Amino acid sequence: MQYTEIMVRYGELSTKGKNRKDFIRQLGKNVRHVLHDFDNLTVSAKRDRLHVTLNGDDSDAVIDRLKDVFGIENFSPSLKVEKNMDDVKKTVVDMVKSQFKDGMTFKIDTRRQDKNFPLDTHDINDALGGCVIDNVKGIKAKMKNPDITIRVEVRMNGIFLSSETIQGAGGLPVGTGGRATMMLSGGIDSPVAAYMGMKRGVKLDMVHFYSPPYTSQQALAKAKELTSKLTRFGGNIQFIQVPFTEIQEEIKQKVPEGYLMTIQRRMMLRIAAALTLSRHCKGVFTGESLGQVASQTLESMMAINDVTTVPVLKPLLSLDKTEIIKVAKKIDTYDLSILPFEDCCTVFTPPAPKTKPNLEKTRECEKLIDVEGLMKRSLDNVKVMDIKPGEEFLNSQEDVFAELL
Ligand SMILES: Nc1ncnc2c1ncn2[C@@H]1O[C@H](COP(=O)(O)OP(=O)(O)OP(=O)(O)O)[C@@H](O)[C@H]1O
Repeated sequence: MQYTEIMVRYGELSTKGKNRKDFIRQLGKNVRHVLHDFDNLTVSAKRDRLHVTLNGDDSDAVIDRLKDVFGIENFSPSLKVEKNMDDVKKTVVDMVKSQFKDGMTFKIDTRRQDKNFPLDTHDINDALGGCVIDNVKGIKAKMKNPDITIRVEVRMNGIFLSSETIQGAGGLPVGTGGRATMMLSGGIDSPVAAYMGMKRGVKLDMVHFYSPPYTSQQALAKAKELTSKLTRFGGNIQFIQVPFTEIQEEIKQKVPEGYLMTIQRRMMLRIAAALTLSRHCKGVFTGESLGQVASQTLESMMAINDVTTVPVLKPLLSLDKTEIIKVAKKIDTYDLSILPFEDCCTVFTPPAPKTKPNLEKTRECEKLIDVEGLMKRSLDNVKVMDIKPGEEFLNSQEDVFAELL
């Protein structure tokens, strides 16, 4: 069915008292971003509900997008009908028929905003209910838990009919929980961690380290494409690409092999923390999970986190890999994440990194490299771009396969 409007009900935000206005404004902005490529529709975020007026845009496609936006409890696609009971009756019967199967029950549930409409809610329920019984053979009315509920809203500008309530993504609108950076690799975990941070309303700026020529253009494009996938939960995302080649080469040349990985991670976190502060963000998210690999033991975390007092947030800390993969599949990042383009960490991973690095020894090893100079040169060359929903970065399939061969 081609609907005329989608009526969106707010999620958790309705409980947030004085912040309510900001929450609604932010959700309106996020929905506009997520639907930016629909030319005709308009979004209006009101106190109780948000309305997407389709003006002829494809309702199925819009419904698909709205399902992912954080801060939406549920929504109902509706049809606008002129304030004329004959038209309303005809449309209600069509709506019921499109869902009716033998033995089903129904109910008409009317609300009236326009108090001047000649019929009150009882009259409307009676008139429409009678009409459905006369025209849909075998259907019965039932007030408690009916199979089909037709909601009728008599507003000033028309009568709106809806029968479906579609579950939204829940969570909080992205941006209402402050802003942080996210260390995004091309792997499975960090996009899932980003999704979880965004679900709690945090706006994330993606920080991606790349090391040409050791890592390819396709690896960088993959990180951008993952970012694009994540925009559907709350709109545009800033992507910050940070050159890491010189840092890795110097570490490889000067640092004892057992500490290569720890020092690399310290440099990554230092740069991410510097970007966090310069961009007025309030924390760094990572995709680490406790005990998963050498860099993710408590000892390693202590040796790495030593470089900053900026909060380092790890939403996946206690998840098993199988649980992480399940979410990655659900949010459609898994297939992209497993494309085998080298990440800068894997390229320079020593065969036997220390799983329990000693903090003092780590600090000593780091004195062998020019921390300040390396950081400055890397930060001077970061590139920032704004990624929008639907943008694609991995070229044509042929290019991807050419690289895989
Ligand atoms: N190239 C990179 N750019 C930005 N962040 C990175 C990069 N590589 C690793 N990280 C960060 O460090 C975390 C741990 O990375 P690591 O490679 O040890 O583990 P992982 O479990 O494979 O993580 P992922 O699946 O996210 O790559 C990542 O989740 C990510 O937050």
